[in-house]
Amino acid sequence: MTDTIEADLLAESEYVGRLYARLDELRAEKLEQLERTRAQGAVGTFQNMSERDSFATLYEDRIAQLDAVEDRLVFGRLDMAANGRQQQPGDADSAATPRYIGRIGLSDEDLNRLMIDWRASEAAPFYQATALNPRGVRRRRHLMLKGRSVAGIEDDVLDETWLDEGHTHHGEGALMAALREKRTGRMGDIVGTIQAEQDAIIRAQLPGAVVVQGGPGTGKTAVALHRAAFLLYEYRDRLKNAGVLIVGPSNSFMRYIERVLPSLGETGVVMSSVGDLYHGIHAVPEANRTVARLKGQLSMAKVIANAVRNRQRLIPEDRTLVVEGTRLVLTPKMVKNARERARHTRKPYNEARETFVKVLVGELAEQLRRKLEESAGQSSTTDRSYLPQEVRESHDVRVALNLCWMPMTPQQLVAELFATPHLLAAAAPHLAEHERDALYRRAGSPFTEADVPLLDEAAGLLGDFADPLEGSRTAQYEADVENAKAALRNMHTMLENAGIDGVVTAEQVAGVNQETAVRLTAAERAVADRTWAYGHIVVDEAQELSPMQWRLLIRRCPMKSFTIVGDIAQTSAASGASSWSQALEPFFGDRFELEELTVNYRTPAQIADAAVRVAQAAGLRITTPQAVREGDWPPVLTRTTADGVQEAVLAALREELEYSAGGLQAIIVPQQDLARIRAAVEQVYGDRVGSGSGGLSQDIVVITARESKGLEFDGVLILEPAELVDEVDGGVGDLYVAMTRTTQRLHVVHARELPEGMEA
Ligand SMILES: Nc1ncnc2c1ncn2[C@@H]1O[C@H](COP(=O)(O)OP(=O)(O)OP(=O)(O)O)[C@@H](O)[C@H]1O
Repeated sequence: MTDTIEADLLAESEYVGRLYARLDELRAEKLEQLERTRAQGAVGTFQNMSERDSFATLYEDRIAQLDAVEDRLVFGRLDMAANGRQQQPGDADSAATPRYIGRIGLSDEDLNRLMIDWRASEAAPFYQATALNPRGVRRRRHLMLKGRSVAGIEDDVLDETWLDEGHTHHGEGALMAALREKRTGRMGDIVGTIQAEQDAIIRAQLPGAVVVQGGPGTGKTAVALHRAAFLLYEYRDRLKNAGVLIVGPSNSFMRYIERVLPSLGETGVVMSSVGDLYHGIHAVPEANRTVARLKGQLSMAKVIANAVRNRQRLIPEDRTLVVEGTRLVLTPKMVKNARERARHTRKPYNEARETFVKVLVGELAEQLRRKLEESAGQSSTTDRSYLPQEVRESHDVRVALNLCWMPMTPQQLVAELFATPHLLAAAAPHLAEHERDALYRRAGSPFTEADVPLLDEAAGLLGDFADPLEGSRTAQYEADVENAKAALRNMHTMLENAGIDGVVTAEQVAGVNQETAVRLTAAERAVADRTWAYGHIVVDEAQELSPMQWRLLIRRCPMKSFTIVGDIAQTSAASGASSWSQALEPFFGDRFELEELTVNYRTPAQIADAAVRVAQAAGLRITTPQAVREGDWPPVLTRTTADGVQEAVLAALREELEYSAGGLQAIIVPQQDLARIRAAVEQVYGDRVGSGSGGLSQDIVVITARESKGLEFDGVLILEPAELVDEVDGGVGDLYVAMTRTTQRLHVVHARELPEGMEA
């Protein structure tokens, strides 16, 4: 039997070697093409240079993709029954030829297929075949790579006649081996071990909204990211120009997941935390729950609309304006009439203002003409065509018109609204005085996550900022846009004509082409363009979103093609939802598919059970996923005194670091203790201590429960769970989240009583 394993390992290693050799070849080809392109130098017309740059970007992208798939390039092999094949026309595969499944598709120079992209339909049985429904699979083989050689083989035989043949190998299981690996502070892909219930969601069709509900550690984030990769592969045509947006709760979460898609060969995706969804603003979290709740309500859309409308003011009485020494009169009626005509255009505020200005400048210029003619006498034939310009540029006119209808940016509008009580009172009469007081903040305060949808709302109503009184920037702007579009069109034609060399299949040629299109059109342009309509949006930790945040996201994807993942029991945001129907009904009605993930891959049963007991004792309604591992340790509970907390944390940490032996250790603390505990830990461990999901060399992180959302660690140390529950901002949901962040051990240090359920 050992001989067989050795022989099989050798045979598989040989094949894997061929795959890597092909990868190297492709990489070398692309590098050479890139160098040749660069060597053309920065000469020629603008068009030539932009074409050269486009090609260079294309090659760079392909090289980056080939580099990114280096690690565990191939992970599976399918041996199919003769009648179970799903052959495509022209497919060189035969039943006897095994299908190797990997991160990308690879073929040799003669277009013989060497490896199938995991997202292709022929690869689906690798994830979906079961003993009950083998889908033509006789044997599924997991290949565990170490570097470029095969270190282990795991077989799943689905055809019992194969059991006798001796060519089957079993260990602890590919899934268990993957789960046992140490955490790095960056999420890894699960492409080699996607489970059937996850695969069904990953491969769901593009249109419509899919909601993935699941308890902690059920792989929701992993599924969402793999689904994005799948959609970009399967619906490349439809997504190439529109792109995919991935939204997560915080920047540290985005950092945590940022490597997953590149490792799956996808770079053309836009990723954004909810705080960064408005271009140019890095919003901070909203610390005040009342403010978060108020700003999250849909009625805020009306408040912003009122605020915009209220910025179009009338004047109470006649105003005298001096233009070139001549006195003109601006009457309330003239302003009202101009305002009506401007509003009638139904254009956004800043654009409608152009009409407002034009009407009044015209009328004032006419007044000026009459006055000048009166004083010059009827016989005057002087050319007066310069008058509107004179009026437009006069100081008095500019001041008067700006007071009535000031050009505004969304930032100005929102900042002034909350810093000026009478503006807010006028725009939000439905709010009680104490609510408006809560919303007040000093001018110059930073924008928070709760402001982001308001800024976006304001931007839609205000429109582009181009001040006719200041001379228009529009012409230049439009010329720039036109240039950019021409360069893009040009590039597409060039790529088509070039037929893209060296890449193996026609399918892949198209893929590379389109991927670049995604990168250039969607990823780069979409980020800066507020009105960009994405082809699909993936939202993680979606239970936290407020109605206003949903409204913003729907505007970004009017087709309403969404993957929405979250756990409604983990809601902690003040404006988050208590059921998916409640959250989604205003936007999707009942038109969404609800899928549930039921297996917890992260937290061992002994700890997950304790978390469930704590949550349930506090009355939280939760779904309880089945943990795949029992775990080696129950939660470790250390009681200390109020004075001894710091000492006890350091002692517990020492103990935990021994267990985690190079793994990633989190210390989750109440907000009020964060600075103190971090300082104490830093004093002992120095640079090893980080925040968020940690840096590359940081294996200890000190964070709050809220910050730990979505992350995971080999060991978790929680300080004072009762405090996490009682925090102004907290709740048992936060403690539940904190307890379920660990993959191995949980240690609790407490001076106060433990919350009910913590002890078995
Ligand atoms: N099929 C799988 N194979 C290997 N590992 C998996 C699989 N599914 C999930 N995991 C692992 O389980 C852990 C939890 O996954 P993930 O973070 O996606 O869960 P989640 O449901 O988003 O969790 P939470 O809601 O608690 O943040 C991750 O380490 C992930 O890689």
